Amino acid sequence: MAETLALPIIDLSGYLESNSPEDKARVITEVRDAAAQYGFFQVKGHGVPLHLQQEFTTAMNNLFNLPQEEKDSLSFLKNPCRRGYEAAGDSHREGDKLTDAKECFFIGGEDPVVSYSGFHGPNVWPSSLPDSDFRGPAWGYYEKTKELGKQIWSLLLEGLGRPGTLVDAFAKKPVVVMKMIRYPPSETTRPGQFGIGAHTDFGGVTVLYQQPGKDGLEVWHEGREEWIDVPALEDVYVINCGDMIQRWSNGAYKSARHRVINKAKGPRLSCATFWHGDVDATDPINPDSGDTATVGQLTVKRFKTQYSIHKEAQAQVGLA
Ligand SMILES: O=C(O)CCC(=O)C(=O)O
Ligand SMILES: [Fe+2]
Repeated sequence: MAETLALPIIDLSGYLESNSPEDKARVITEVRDAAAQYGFFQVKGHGVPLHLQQEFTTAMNNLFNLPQEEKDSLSFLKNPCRRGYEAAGDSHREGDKLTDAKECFFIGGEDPVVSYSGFHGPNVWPSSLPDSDFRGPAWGYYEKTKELGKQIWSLLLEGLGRPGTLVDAFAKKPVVVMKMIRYPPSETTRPGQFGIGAHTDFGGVTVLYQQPGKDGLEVWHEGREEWIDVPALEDVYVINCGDMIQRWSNGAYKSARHRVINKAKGPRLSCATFWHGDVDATDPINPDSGDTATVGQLTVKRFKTQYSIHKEAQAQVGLA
C-alpha cells in the first residue's frame, strides 16, 4: 500500500524571529516546496499567542450559542459589506447536491464608511454580548492573523526569488476577511451533506485555525488523486494558497481543493482569515506581466458563483 500523505509542519520561528540568513532561507524553501506540492501546509512558531486562540475559541462559542433569532437578525445577506451571520443553508457550492451544513460569522477591517462595493466598511457586532465576551477577543485575534497572513505572503514572494517587501505596495489598505465557522455534529447532517463542500479559496493566503482535536479538513492531492486528512493540532495553523496566488505564480503555487466533513464528536469550530490585498492591486509577483485583473475583480467574480452580488457592487470594481 502506498504510504499515507501528510502535510508538512513548518516552524516559522526561523523566519519570523531569527536573524540568521540560513534559518530564513530554510523556512523559505520549506514553504515554497509545500505550496508547490500541496498548496497547503501547517505551521508552528507563528506568533499568535495560544491564550489568544483559546479566548477566541470561547468567544466563537458565545456567538454561535446566541438564540437563532438574534443570529438571523445579523444576517450577512442584509449587510452591504457581507459582514455578519451566515446561516446553515445560505451557501451552496456549484456541483453539490445540498447546501453547506456550517454556520459562519464574518468580520473584516473596521471602517466607518462603506466603499469599494463593501470591501471596506463597518463590522456588525452582536449587541447582547459584552465586548469582553466576543468583540474584544475576536478583534485581537483578527489583528494577529492579519499580521501572519502578510508574513506568509512575504515568504511566498521570497520563495519565487522576489523581495518579501513587495507585499507592502500590495497592501496599503488590504482586504482581510475573517470567517468564524461552526459545523454541526455529523449525526445531524443529511446523507451526502458536507460541512463545507469541496472548493478552492478565491484569493490570496488563508490562515486557518482548527479547534484542537476536531478533525474534519481534507485536502485534495492531484498527483495521487486522494484526500489528505489534516489533523486539528493545538497551536498549529493550516495555511493555504487561493486562486489568485495560483494565477499570479503561473501555477508554481497550487490552489488546492479542500472540504470539511466533521469527524469530531459534537460541533467543530474553525476560523479562516483570508488575506487578499488592496482592492485595486494587481499581480505583485510579476508586476510587468500585463495581467490587469485586480484583487477586487478576481474575488467578486468568484463570489458571484456562490452568493448574489448586486450589479452596483460589481460595477464598482469594474466588472458589470
Ligand atoms: O473549516 C475548515 O477547516 C475549512 C474552512 C474553509 O475551507 C473555508 O472557509 O474556506
Ligand atoms: Fe476554504
